Amino acid sequence: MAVALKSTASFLQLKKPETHSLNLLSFQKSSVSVKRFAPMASLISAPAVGLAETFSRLKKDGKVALIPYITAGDPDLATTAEALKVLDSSGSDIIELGVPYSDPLADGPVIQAAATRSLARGTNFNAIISMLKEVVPQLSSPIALFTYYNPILKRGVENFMSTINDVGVRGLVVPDVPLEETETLRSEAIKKNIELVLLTTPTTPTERMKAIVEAAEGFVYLVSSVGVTGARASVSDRVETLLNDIKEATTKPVAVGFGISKPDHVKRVVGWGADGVIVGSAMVKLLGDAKSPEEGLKELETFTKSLKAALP
Ligand SMILES: O=P(O)(O)OC[C@@H](O)[C@@H](O)c1c[nH]c2ccccc12
Repeated sequence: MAVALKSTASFLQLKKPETHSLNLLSFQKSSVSVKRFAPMASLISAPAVGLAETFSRLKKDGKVALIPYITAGDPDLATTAEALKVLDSSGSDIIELGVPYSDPLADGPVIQAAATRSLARGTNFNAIISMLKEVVPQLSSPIALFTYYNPILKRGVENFMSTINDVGVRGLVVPDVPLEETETLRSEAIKKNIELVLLTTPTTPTERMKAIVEAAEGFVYLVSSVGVTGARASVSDRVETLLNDIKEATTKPVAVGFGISKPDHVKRVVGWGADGVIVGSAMVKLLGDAKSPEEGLKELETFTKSLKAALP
C-alpha cells in the first residue's frame, strides 16, 4: 500500500466500521496516581506522569526522550505485555502502542505485516484494553496509544477517551485525522486528561504547521520524511530545517519519527535539537522476526539499550 503521508492526515479515508463492542472499564491505580488525580480518583486512574511533563522533566536534565513504538498483539498480547515492561526498564521514556488496523494507510510493510498477523490472531480493542489495565500500573513510562480514526469513531469519541483513560493511557496519536477534524477529539481528550499528539510532515505548509503545533498536546510529532513508516538508510538533512521552523513557532517539545532505526540516526536527530526520537518499524521487526517471543524480547532489550546509549 504505497499511500504517501502528505500533510497531517490529508489522506483521511473512513473505512467500514469494525464490529468490536464497547467495554468500559474502571480500575484503581497506585496510591500515587490516586493522590495526584484525587477529584476523579474513583473513576479515573493514570500514571503519575503525562507526556508533556515527561519532556519537561527530561529537558531539565538535558535529556532527550526515547519513544519506541510497537504493534499490540504481535506476536500475541501476552508478549506485548512483556515487551512494554522490557521497553520501560531498558530506557524508554514514553511508549507508543499501536492498535492493529486492517487498512493502515500510513504504514510501511513491517508495521502492516505486524498488524495483519495481530488481527489474524484475533487481537481486538477490548483485549488490548484488558492487557493495558494489567500492565500500565507496572510501568513508569506513560503510554501513548496509536490508532487510526475509525476504531475511535466506531466507539464514539467520548467513550473511547473514557475507556483509554480508565486504563491509564496518557497520550493519543491518530494519523488520519486532519487538523480541521480534530476539534471534537481534542476537547474530549482534554476532558479525559489524554494528550492528543499532532503530526506535521515535510510537506505541511508553514501556516498549517503553525496551527498544528498550536493545537498539539504532549508533543509535536515531526514526521521526518514523506511516504510510509519503515526503516531508512539515513535521516534526511531536511529534518534540521524542519525542526528549526517548528522551534520558531512553539516551545512545545518536538519528537522526530519515521525511518529512525539506528543509534547513528538517533545521534543525528539529537544533534539537530529534537526533544525526542520515535523508533517503530525497527522494534516491530525484531519482535516479528524472532524465532520465539523470548528471543524477541531479549533482542528488544538489547536494541532499546543501544538507542538509549546514543542519547545524551
Ligand atoms: O516505523 P518508523 O519508521 O520507525 O516510524 C515511527 C512509527 O512507527 C510510529 O510512530 C507509527 C506507526 N505507524 C504510524 C503511522 C503514521 C505515523 C506514525 C506511525
